[in-house]
Amino acid sequence: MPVDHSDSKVTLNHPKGSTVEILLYGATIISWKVADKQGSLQERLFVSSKASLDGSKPVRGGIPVVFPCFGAPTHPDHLKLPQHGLARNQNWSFDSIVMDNSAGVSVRLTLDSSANPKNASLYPKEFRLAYVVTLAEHQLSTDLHVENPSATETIDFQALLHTYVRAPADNVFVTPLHGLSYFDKTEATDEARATAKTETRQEVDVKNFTDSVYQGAPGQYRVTWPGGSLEIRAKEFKDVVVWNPQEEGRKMSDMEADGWKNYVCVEPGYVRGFVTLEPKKSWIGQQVLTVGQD
Ligand SMILES: O=P(O)(O)OC[C@H]1O[C@H](O)[C@H](O)[C@@H](O)[C@@H]1O
Repeated sequence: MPVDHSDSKVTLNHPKGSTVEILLYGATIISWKVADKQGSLQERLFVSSKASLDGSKPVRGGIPVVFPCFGAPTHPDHLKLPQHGLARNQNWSFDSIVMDNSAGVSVRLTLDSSANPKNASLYPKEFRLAYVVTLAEHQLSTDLHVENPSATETIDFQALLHTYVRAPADNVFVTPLHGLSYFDKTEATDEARATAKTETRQEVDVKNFTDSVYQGAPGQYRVTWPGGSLEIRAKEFKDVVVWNPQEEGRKMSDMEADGWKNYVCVEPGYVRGFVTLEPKKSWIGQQVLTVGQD
């Protein structure tokens, strides 16, 4: 079957062989496999072997969905929320199969504020999220729809797709970020973290602990390493975060030994400032991942 779903997981199978697995917990994509040139299926995302996949905590790897705040909350509406918000640690619902043909297989998952009784005490705003995941032969598209169902209140939110790209961290480069202004979260003081830097590198590597928030980014990135590449295109996600903890990764209880050597996070998002959504309006942020064919 092109789409299989159980109580906890949805699996998409493309007729040309590629597959994707999505946990309903967090709508977290935990696997994306695409054939290499020899025709053998290869995993394209990193998930730590110590990640919890039972819904007890956000998944360390794959593509967690970050909403309505990125990092520690700063907006007054978000202050009771955990780091990276509530979307990555709640159970989403399987809504429908959107498309099922040779061009792609696509499903829609949803999360409404009313679906979880604890949301009322965590977050004072109503929201409706829909996540449309579309699998093509060499491509994975993820569209996050945010709808404001209220007739009177606006919502201020941030959103980001926290994509863990499987790649050798000591030999991977992200381009084109040269000339962009960014905030370096590895700096030691609040003042230094809040001071914009300008990226001077043509090719950004993550050989050192990296946690950089690029603002006003181009929306099209290339991640390259010996023997592979991935193109990332983004719409409405105007910023991009590049993160690899290097040895700091040892502090994470769900990070496998040396796990940080096997990925770079390239995370398109709207995280500098907030999207303000007027009553009854909606917003769509999109990420498209394409495996390099070179
Ligand atoms: O450990 P998590 O809550 O999943 O966050 C993992 C990472 O996410 C983003 O990349 C942030 O920029 C990092 O500062 C953070 O460490």
